[in-house]
This record gives sequence, structure tokens and C-alpha cells, in this order.
Amino acid sequence: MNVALAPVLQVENLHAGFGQAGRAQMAIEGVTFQVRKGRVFGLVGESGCGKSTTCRSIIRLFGGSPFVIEQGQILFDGMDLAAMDDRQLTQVRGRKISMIFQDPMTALNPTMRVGDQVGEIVRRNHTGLSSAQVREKVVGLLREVGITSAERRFHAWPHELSGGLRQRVLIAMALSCAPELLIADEPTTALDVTIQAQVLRLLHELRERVGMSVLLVTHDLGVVAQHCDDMAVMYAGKIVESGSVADIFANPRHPYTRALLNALPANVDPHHKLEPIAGEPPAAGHFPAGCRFHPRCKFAIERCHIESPESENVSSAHACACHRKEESLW
Ligand SMILES: Nc1ncnc2c1ncn2[C@@H]1O[C@H](COP(=O)(O)OP(=O)(O)OP(=O)(O)O)[C@@H](O)[C@H]1O
Repeated sequence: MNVALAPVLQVENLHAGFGQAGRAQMAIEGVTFQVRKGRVFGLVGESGCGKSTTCRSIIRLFGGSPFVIEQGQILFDGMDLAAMDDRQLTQVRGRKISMIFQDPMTALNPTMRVGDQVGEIVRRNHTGLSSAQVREKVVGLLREVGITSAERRFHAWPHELSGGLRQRVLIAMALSCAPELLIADEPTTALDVTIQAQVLRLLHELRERVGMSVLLVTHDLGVVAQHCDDMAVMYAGKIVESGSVADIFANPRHPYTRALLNALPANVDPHHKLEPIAGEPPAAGHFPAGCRFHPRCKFAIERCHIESPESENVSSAHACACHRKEESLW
């Protein structure tokens, strides 16, 4: 086996949702995927399909909302994170797995200078450093994420930095523990397009330089095409298609993936009208019977209304959950 491609994270048949145990509404069901070592894995889908819930389940960060993992395993470094209690998870969270979020402003403390905030994390991860050593390490991290004049910016307040710089500060914090896995939940959605590209390029570079794996959440297939190696498409709490980015872009097998790809600007033929997917994705608690995509699917047949399709391989590293995945529909 190629050791470089061994999975660093394996999520197996994960069922999780919000509410009290026994009465919780499942937001994700049967979610299975692997993030391989040194690879960028893209999790893509429309708003509300369960991308954030999947990521947050891994490190169980829900800002106090009652949350239940009903079934499944989250295997990381030989441990099952789903079976760990909070105290055990603290040893993993922010040490071996770091996470960055969509809005870099709310994730920073507005009353603390950025250097001190990064320093706090450095101290936590590297005990026994002198103040001068902490400072040196912070400045090094700020430089590593491409912040120029790092010594000066050490003393800046978060509000003095642009959105792109703030996201870089958060990436510096996430990197201070040299994580094996970085979970980035829509890290660039709040940023404008040029800054988005810079931050994504930085993640890509770090993956190569530091060798970490990245789980990147996005609703943008263009981002997946440019920055990810492997991907999964989510719809209504389930993964409908997964595999290498090259395989899925060349040969999408799920009508939902196909529709998302059709809507990519580069694929839109100027002579044909863009066909958006009619209708809205259903919210947790309102999933239809059968295939969850069938009310919006122009290829749906009787079976799709009744029977939920299992995810099955269409080639060695490409799986799809659609009753019609083997047919030539397009
Ligand atoms: N704290 C919460 N309490 C109850 N339900 C929630 C909570 N957070 C999310 N949900 C529900 O779980 C489902 C999945 O939401 P989630 O945020 O994971 O989707 P998403 O794909 O990440 O969407 P977005 O791109 O908008 O963040 C949705 O139906 C949502 O309403």
C-alpha cells in the first residue's frame, strides 16, 4: 500500500443530529468518507445539506447546541473520536486536529492584540517556552502564513487587519500545533474573490510544505476543482457521490453532481440557457422517502420515490448513491 495515501481520518456510517438523545433530529445519516494523508478533501453541497454538521461532529464543537452522535465511527490516529468523552477530545482538538471557520472576525478576540492571541495558543501547545521564544515563534508563524511586516502586525488589534489578514492569523493559530488534519469550514466565504484565492493558495501550499491533510468545506465546485484531490457531494444529510476530483469531474454519476457541474461558469454554453435545479433542498426533519433528491431530479423513476439508494462503487475509487448510476443519462 502507498503509505503516503493512507487515510488520516475515516468517517464511517455517521448518523448525528440536534436535540436530546432519543429524540434528536438527524441532520446527517450514514456519512462515510476518508481524508488521505497529505491530501485536500473537499466536502461540497448546497447550504443546509449537513457539511458543517459533519465537520463539527469530528471535533464536537457545537457552541452549546444539544447534539447527539447516534451511530458511526470517526477513526483518527487509531482512535474513535465518536466514542471519546470531552476530556479525551481536548487532547486531540487544537493539537492534532485544528479547525478554521467562515468568519475570521468572530473567531478572534477583539480586545486582544493578534500576537498575544497567537501566543496564547503557542504557549498551550509548547509548554516551557520563555516569553522571547513564544514571541519568536509567533512572528515565525505569522510569516509562514504570508503576513508581511510580521513584527509590526504582532501588535495590531483584530479590527486593524483586513478580512484576509485575519483569516491568515487564524490559520497561523491553527498551524501552531502542527496539526495532522486541518478542518476548514468555508474559510473564504466571507472574503472577496482575490483574497479568497490567496487564502486557498496558502492552504494548498501548506499542505505541500507541512504535509498536513485538509478537510475543506465549500459550496463552490470551482474551488474543489482547483484545490482538492478527493471530494464528496452531500445532499440532504447524505453523501450522494464521492471519489477523486478527476473521476467525478470527468464522469459524474449522480444527477445532483451533474447539475452542480452544469452550473459551473466554465461549463455553461453561452448558446444554451442555464438550467438551475428547480426547488429547494429539504431541511433536517423534512427529508422525503426514497432517494432524497427525487423531488428535484428530472431522471427520477418509480423506484426512486420508494427505495433509498445505497452508495456503491462505480469504479475502484468512485462511489455513487443513485438507482440509475450505471445508465447513460447524459
Ligand atoms: N445548532 C443547530 N440546531 C439545530 N439544527 C441545526 C443546527 N445547526 C444546523 N442545523 C440543521 O442541520 C442541517 C444541516 O445544517 P449544516 O449547517 O450542517 O449545513 P451546511 O451544509 O453546512 O450549510 P451552510 O453551508 O449553510 O453552513 C440543517 O437542516 C440545519 O437547519
